[in-house]
Amino acid sequence: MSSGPAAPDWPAAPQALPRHQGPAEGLPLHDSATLRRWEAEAARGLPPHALMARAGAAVARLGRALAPHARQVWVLAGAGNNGGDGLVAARLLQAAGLRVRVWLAAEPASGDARWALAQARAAGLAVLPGGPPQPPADLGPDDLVIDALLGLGLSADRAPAGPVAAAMDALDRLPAGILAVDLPSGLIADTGGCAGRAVRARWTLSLLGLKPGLWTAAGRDHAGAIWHEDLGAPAPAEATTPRLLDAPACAGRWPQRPHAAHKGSQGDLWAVGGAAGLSGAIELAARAGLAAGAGRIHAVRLDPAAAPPSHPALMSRTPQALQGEALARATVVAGCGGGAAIGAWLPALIHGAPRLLLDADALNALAADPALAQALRLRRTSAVLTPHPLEAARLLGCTTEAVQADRLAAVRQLAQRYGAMVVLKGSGSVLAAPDGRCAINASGNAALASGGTGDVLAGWIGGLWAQGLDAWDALRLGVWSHGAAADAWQADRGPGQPLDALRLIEALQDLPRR
Ligand SMILES: NC(=O)C1=CN([C@@H]2O[C@H](COP(=O)(O)OP(=O)(O)OC[C@H]3O[C@@H](n4cnc5c(N)ncnc54)[C@H](O)[C@@H]3O)[C@@H](O)[C@H]2O)[C@@H](O)CC1
Ligand SMILES: Nc1ncnc2c1ncn2[C@@H]1O[C@H](COP(=O)(O)OP(=O)(O)O)[C@@H](O)[C@H]1O
Ligand SMILES: [K+]
Repeated sequence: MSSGPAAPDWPAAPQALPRHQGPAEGLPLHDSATLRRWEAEAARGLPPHALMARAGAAVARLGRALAPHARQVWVLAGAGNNGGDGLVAARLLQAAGLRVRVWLAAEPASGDARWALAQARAAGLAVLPGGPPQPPADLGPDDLVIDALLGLGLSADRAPAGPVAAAMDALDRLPAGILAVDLPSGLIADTGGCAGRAVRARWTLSLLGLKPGLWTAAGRDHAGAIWHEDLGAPAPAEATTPRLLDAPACAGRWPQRPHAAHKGSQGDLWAVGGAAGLSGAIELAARAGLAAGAGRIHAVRLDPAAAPPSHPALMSRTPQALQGEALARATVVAGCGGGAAIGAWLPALIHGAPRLLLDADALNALAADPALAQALRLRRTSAVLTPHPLEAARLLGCTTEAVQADRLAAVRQLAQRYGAMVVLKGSGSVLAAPDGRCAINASGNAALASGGTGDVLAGWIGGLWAQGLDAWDALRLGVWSHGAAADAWQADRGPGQPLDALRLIEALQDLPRR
């Protein structure tokens, strides 16, 4: 990375997340209240403006590394401290020899940002607040744009209007890559929602801590590649902080396969569903369980008229076979293509299956019957629920929009209400356990937005769980690797191609188990 002008507290190079060596359970994600506390505590121990100086220096340094051929930089700064960070970066980039233009939304509101503006002006930058946001006419694809309009101080309940909205319009149409300071402007740090609209950045440098909203809901579409700079300020200890579920957080978590393994030692997976016309779903779940490595896979058709599984390694069963000893040993994945018929079998499964995952129609049956929900809460062993947002809304008795508006809150509420481990699926799947553990999945992409990939997820998690993993580990590993397989598949082909469910199972089999 090239070096800029000497700065007294020039920070170490920001960290690109894919190379991180974070804690085994995953990097912590901090909500905005914690970040505000963190910032205030850090500022107390430092000279005035030091945090902003470090933040701006980190932005400048990363900007030069990401756009090494840039000849000019356009910085769009808001009136808050996010804008202050941008002004510091603008001054340093100019000192490093780049042609820098700054657009400032309004006269700065805070002491830190006023200091940054005074420094920028003293360095010769012409910065006048207001005026139309006009990009430099000759801004090219190699040049750099810095989005420092809004950060953590965004008021989420009002859509940006006036000059800030005009600046966001200008950012929509630029050839150059956009580096967002702290957050893409308009993105809500805690939820990944947008305050009406948000900037689409190519890169985001998250300051102090990482924010949950960068990874879920609209976050992935707006943040681009995420970088991190902790500004040298130690993080506060937060016991229940959500964790980022990524490759390092899953390393070494795969089920062991001793040399003397045999099919009886690798677990029995029962996939229960297959109502008439819906037998494909149960076959996908069963095939995914087989690919995960479960020893014996039983596909239970609830309707005898449903087509039997076509894969020769799957055992076709009636629901009556799943009782007594067989049930007591089973890992059960219930509900994929289950139709209304699954409801009648759920009391016995909730009571008798030591490891139980409920998906699709089993979730709909659960949402409709309070007695089932009560039975689930009374279970002594773990259960896993895998709703997509509409199923989650049914389980919570609210709208899909309400679920999506705060996915972390929704998944935590589900885990509490049903006494189960839950994954709320979709872009940036969120996971929660009844004891408060929580995670956001960093893997996966829109290639997964095709029918049947959720059935594959259910069977894949079940197949991992059947091999002796603890429920939370199976859920974490299952969700992350499901997304990672889609990422590996997409890496070979570029974005835009959907991944069908059978190919997804092949991609899961191809994924290295490290
Ligand atoms: N004070 C410091 O030393 C540090 C500040 N930091 C930076 O400071 C940022 C937070 O700064 P602030 O609290 O000043 O907040 P912001 O700069 O994110 O936003 C506040 C400004 O945006 C306006 N605004 C808020 N919601 C809006 C909306 N919906 N539409 C239009 N305008 C809106 C406000 O009126 C105000 O002018 C962080 O994101 C980070 O970039 C970090 O660099 C850490 C150090
Ligand atoms: N845009 C996306 N980004 C990441 N993952 C996605 C996206 N769209 C769908 N998925 C994943 O694909 C799977 C779809 O599951 P689901 O909606 O239950 O589909 P189905 O019922 O057809 O099997 C889930 O694991 C979900 O997280
Ligand atoms: K920003």
